[in-house]
Amino acid sequence: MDSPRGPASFATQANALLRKNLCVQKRNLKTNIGITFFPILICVLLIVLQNVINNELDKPKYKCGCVCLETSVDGRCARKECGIQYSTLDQDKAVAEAISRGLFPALSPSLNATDFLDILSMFVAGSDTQPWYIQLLEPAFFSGHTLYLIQPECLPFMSQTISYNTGGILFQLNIQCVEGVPLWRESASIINHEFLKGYRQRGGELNEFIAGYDFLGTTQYGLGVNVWYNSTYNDNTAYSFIATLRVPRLVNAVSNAYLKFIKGTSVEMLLEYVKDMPKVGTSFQLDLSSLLSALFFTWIIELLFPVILTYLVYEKQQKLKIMMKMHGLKDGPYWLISYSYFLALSVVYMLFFVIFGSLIGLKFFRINEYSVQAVFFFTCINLQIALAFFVASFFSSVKMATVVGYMYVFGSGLLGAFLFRFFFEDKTFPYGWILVMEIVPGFSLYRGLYELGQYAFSGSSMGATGMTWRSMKDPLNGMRDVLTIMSVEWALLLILALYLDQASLLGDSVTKNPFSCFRCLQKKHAPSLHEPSFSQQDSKVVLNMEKSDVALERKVVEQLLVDPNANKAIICDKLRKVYAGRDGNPDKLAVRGLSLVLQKGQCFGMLGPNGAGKTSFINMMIGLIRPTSGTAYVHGMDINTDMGTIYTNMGVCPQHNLLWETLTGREHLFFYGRLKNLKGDALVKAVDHSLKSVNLSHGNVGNKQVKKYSGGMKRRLSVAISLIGDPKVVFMDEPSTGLDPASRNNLWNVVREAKRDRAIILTTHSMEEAEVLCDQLGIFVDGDFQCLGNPKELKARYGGTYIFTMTTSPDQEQEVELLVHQLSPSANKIYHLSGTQKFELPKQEVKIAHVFAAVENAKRRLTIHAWGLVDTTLEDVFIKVARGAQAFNEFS
Ligand SMILES: Nc1ncnc2c1ncn2[C@@H]1O[C@H](COP(=O)(O)OP(=O)(O)OP(=O)(O)O)[C@@H](O)[C@H]1O
Repeated sequence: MDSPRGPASFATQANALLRKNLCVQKRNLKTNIGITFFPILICVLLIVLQNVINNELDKPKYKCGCVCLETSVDGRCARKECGIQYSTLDQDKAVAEAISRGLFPALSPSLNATDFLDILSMFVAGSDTQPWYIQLLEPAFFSGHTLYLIQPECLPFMSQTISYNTGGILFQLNIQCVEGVPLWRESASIINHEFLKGYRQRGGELNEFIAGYDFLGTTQYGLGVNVWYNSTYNDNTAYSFIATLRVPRLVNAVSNAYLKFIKGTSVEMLLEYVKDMPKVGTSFQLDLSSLLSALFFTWIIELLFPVILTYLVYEKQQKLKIMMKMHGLKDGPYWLISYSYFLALSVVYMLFFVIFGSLIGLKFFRINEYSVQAVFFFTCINLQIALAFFVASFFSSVKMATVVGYMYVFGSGLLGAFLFRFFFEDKTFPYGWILVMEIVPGFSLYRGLYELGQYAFSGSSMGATGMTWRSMKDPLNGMRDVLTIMSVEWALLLILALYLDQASLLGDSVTKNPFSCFRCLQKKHAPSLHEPSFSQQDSKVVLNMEKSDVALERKVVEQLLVDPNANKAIICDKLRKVYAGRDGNPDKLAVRGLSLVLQKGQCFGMLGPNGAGKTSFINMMIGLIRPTSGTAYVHGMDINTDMGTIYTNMGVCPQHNLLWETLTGREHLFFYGRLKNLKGDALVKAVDHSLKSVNLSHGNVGNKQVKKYSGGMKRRLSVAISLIGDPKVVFMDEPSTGLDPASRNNLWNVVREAKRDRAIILTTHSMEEAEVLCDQLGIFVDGDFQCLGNPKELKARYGGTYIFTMTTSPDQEQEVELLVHQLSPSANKIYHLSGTQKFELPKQEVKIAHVFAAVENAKRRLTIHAWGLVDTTLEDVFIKVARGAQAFNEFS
């Protein structure tokens, strides 16, 4: 296997993570398609609803005017049809035409400039300036634009530039004559059509009609009139003022015309009412999509939040993130790739949404300026990703995160639509509080969408554009504040999320109290500050229990710590772990000041009963939990301060397999190989070799997804991962658990091969495994080593006896006992049952040849069914040491 040339660069790690994420994503294709189609589904739903409503509103019952198509015999209408096309003007045409002729009184050629100004009050002037909300002053007077004078016939003198003096300031006004013609139309629908044709359509404006008059029941005895005034102007939006500047002039004009019509002064004039014109097009429509968009679209966009959140929490819950870190993944590439990955996912999702919405004609997307939408949506998705990273720090369970994520989505949408909306629509509600509420990302998102929806709605009903960058200047447009709040919040949440991420690596309880990391940082520099109160009692136990080999190891460690040339693979210095007591339970001392030295090429085995503290020790060494006190050095680097660097040279096979269910074994190895800076052929070779060595290469197993693996296969893959990339130190927590004998033998060969140029620490419950693999063993009971040494030494030290077993008929038991005591006076009977007896014989008292001779002799007198003499096994040593230590602890 080729060795890596050094730690992987930023780009290499980013590349590895990106490829891994893409693989995971590829496997989640169905879910992704489902997510992407959700907004499309909502858009389709909206457009269907829109069409249903439009069709309904287009029915005759919503139209103006009715005609009778069929009359019954009794003279009643049998079939009636209604519609705007049937509405008629029920008035005297002759009267209307007569009055209309007087609408544009002809000017006399003898008028001078001053007369022009006076006479203007009698005319309805036209100008190409925008009417404003003041009603009394024609803008043409001060804007420098031309004022159009409407005449039945234009003569040369009627177009001229006049000068006038107002308040000492000299103004000039261009007056240009235009010919005006009164027109009669038979029905309201025709008038509507002519007034509104081309209204606000791209490139077209409609200013040719200055007004419309509906003379109602006007006779020579009374004037009753509706005036439709032309209010066409540009850039009107939901919040522009309706200008009624020319209304009084129109009323004035018609009044004068009427006076002329009746040629008398005693006529009573009645102003019925003033009607704004033009209005919406030919049919009544309800832009449902724009009205409902805020709520629906909030849900659509927020739907990505639980998706991102659960992904992040899944990696945390499954400890996949820490597993990646343990194999050298640095924070920079992790953040860059994870963030970019979610951003890319969100951008694609939003593009789908906007493009599809636009294609099917939703006004929300079509009318609002696309650049405004792009900036708003981009800010939203960034804020949402930062929020997910931040919130993920508080969860360790995917289920919980999913529930809370969806509650947030639906809750914030509903609260936005049915509570927050009423606050910001109420102009008397303090604006400061609105801004405070918009700090909740769901509310700011709702507000932004609401604004876009409102602009789209009014834009579509007026035939104008929706929200543009210029609309941001509208005092009532909340989008500007929303964008500011979102941008600031995005940056803040990102910083907080980064901080919490770092904190979670320092403290093992960050999920419960994320802000406890301040304390963690303190601990980092002064570990001994956090000693629990029972340390004294503990040291008494340690002193009493301490065996010579354990004490010797401690001394060696102390010497090595002051020797600057000490180059050991692992040195543990009084490593200690105390778990804080919960629910009224006392603190749990899991590891009591462990000292250990290990050099390259050694495999150290930790034996111990359940709950002895082996996993706690390994977890401290691999950075999963922090030591309460003490430390360890891996190739001279402190696990309390240099874990990041240690990770680049470390391999870990955790007790529980930390794998992505949807990735294949080969993909796992490629990923971790890349993290360890393996490239090209070296990477391919290393992966193939790994798969072969752990028996995962046959039958294409390496290319199957991990979810299809048996427990044993997963275990073998975990071991392969721990060894890929030639790490200098490897930790294996019960590597052979769940393996069948053949796989276990195979695995042992792999470990035996691997330990040649690295240091391995493994925990195991298998004495056989310990004997086969380990050069050095430590029996660990109640958080402390009871003995240290190689398997032979331990057996010699703690064994020291042979086990003699003999099975005879039960009535010969006493004779057997006599025989044994002749061989070894201090023999100890440890077991007997219906003729079978077991004795411990001190090795110094017996010679094996003597035992054989004695048994041969006895065979002449006794009926011996079976007999045996065995040396002490490691298992016997383990049971003896563990029981002794437990008994001592109970006693003390
Ligand atoms: N997070 C924790 N909080 C409190 N106590 C813990 C925690 N983790 C472990 N313990 C306790 O610490 C002691 C040592 O546990 P540990 O898992 O390290 O033992 P072990 O030797 O690895 O056991 P096993 O062989 O069963 O895996 C046990 O009593 C356990 O209950």
